Amino acid sequence: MTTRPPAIVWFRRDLRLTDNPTLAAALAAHDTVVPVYIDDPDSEAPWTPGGATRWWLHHSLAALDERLRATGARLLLRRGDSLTALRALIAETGADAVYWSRLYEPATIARDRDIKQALREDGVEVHSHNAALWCEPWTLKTGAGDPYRVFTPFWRALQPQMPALHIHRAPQSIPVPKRMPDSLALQALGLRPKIAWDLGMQATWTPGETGALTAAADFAKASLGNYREGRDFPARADTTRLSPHLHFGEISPQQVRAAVQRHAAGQARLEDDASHVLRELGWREFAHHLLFHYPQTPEAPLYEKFAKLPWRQPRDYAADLAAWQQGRTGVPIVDAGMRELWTTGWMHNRVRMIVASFLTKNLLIPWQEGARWFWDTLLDADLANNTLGWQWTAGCGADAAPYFRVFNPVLQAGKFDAEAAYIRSWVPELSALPPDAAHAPWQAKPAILAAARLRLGTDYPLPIVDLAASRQRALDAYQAIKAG
Ligand SMILES: Cc1cc2nc3c(=O)[nH]c(=O)nc-3n(C[C@H](O)[C@H](O)[C@H](O)COP(=O)(O)OP(=O)(O)OC[C@H]3O[C@@H](n4cnc5c(N)ncnc54)[C@H](O)[C@@H]3O)c2cc1C
Repeated sequence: MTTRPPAIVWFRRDLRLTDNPTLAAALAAHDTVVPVYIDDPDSEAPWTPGGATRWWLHHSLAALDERLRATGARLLLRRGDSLTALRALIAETGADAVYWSRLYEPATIARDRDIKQALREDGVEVHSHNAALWCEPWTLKTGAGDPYRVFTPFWRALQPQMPALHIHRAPQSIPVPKRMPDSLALQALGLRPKIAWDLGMQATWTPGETGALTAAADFAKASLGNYREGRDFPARADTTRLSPHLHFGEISPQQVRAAVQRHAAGQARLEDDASHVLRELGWREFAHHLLFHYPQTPEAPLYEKFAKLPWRQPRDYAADLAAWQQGRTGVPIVDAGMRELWTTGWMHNRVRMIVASFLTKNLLIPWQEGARWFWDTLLDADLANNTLGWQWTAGCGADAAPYFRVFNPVLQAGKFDAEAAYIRSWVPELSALPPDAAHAPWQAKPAILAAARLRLGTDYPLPIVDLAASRQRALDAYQAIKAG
């Protein structure tokens, strides 16, 4: 009996064995498979993965290798140009097919298209699958045949198209060729930082499929019932914190859906919370839809008139940008968010909106600067979600907050961090202040500051910008382009 040559399973951002249709298809058609990850950051330029996501990737690859070894396989690591690496692996193994899960950024789409064509010309089969989304970006169109630009009708159209809730089980055994080719050592990819700024991330996260499944199950059990009400309060742990796991495909949206729906089944109150989680995942789908149809949007506003917005110039805003990045703006909720980001590689969604509004509106710094900083520091940095988040807050993207909506960071803190617990945990200089003073220390009476032994301007900065005057400056700037 002749056996079919092996298939290469090219892992990218589908770093899991459960509910992985690509792996399942390769195993169904071949006797053996060769799992590989190729580190090829240049092919994603100009959005080569940032420092934080590369840290996550290091640990996620280690976790995937461990999972594969438990099935009798292992993960090969290669680096450099993806096509060259795949061709070398085909020559070394005699593989006659390559399987991968589709990606949706402009650079990865173009790269994969070229690789598919080149391999097919080489006589190698290529099979790609959807392992990341409920609905791939091209499946939904408005009645007029256009892409959606507004979330609610998009979500209404998506829900009936959701695939049946069938989860592929993780294979128990993954047969590999008797002689597996050589692999680079994980350390050789150089994914971890040279300076140890990752201690806070190590203490906070468990990258990998097992970490993702545990986080989803723990959320369903402990926090699902608080999601709808609690998801806006940064001091509470009421959101899933699955974003980096989802970005790397350590868990699929279907698995999250299964975790929350199964837990909620038959309990109306929990079912409502579960539907809110699904709706947030719907925003993730919407972000991918937008990026696919408007590939210019990581750099340019979706609505072109916003390109004319009179932003400040780099030489004028450099010091303010640095203060924002370092969490030293003198506006506590902003500084708390930026410090949470720096330490843990993550920031609560409500605070992401506040810091982004502060940067783009109070400081009048182009949203692209903020998007770049998030790109390098977020563990969940995702071109689709990050682009949508920044354009939404700046008011120039799909379904965006209206341009005239400028978040007041003091009111936001009062509403969503009333006891200042979040501020205190990230800005310890303010921990002795009562909540009102911690929200806006520059408004506190001298006696309150003295009682807390806080010298404003020395122990903690005065605000780098006047909130009311800068709000007005932003409104004027936005008004100018509206009129123009
Ligand atoms: C300026 C800005 C930048 C952002 N950049 C990113 C980014 O780079 N990567 C990223 O994953 N999210 C980004 N977001 C969206 C959102 O803040 C995070 O997805 C969320 O905070 C992750 O926490 P969670 O997993 O606990 O979310 P949950 O509330 O538990 O939501 C579950 C999942 O739904 C998805 N999701 C939730 N909210 C959104 C949203 N608004 N847009 C798209 N998907 C969403 C995420 O995959 C998330 O993990 C950004 C938001 C803003 C305002």
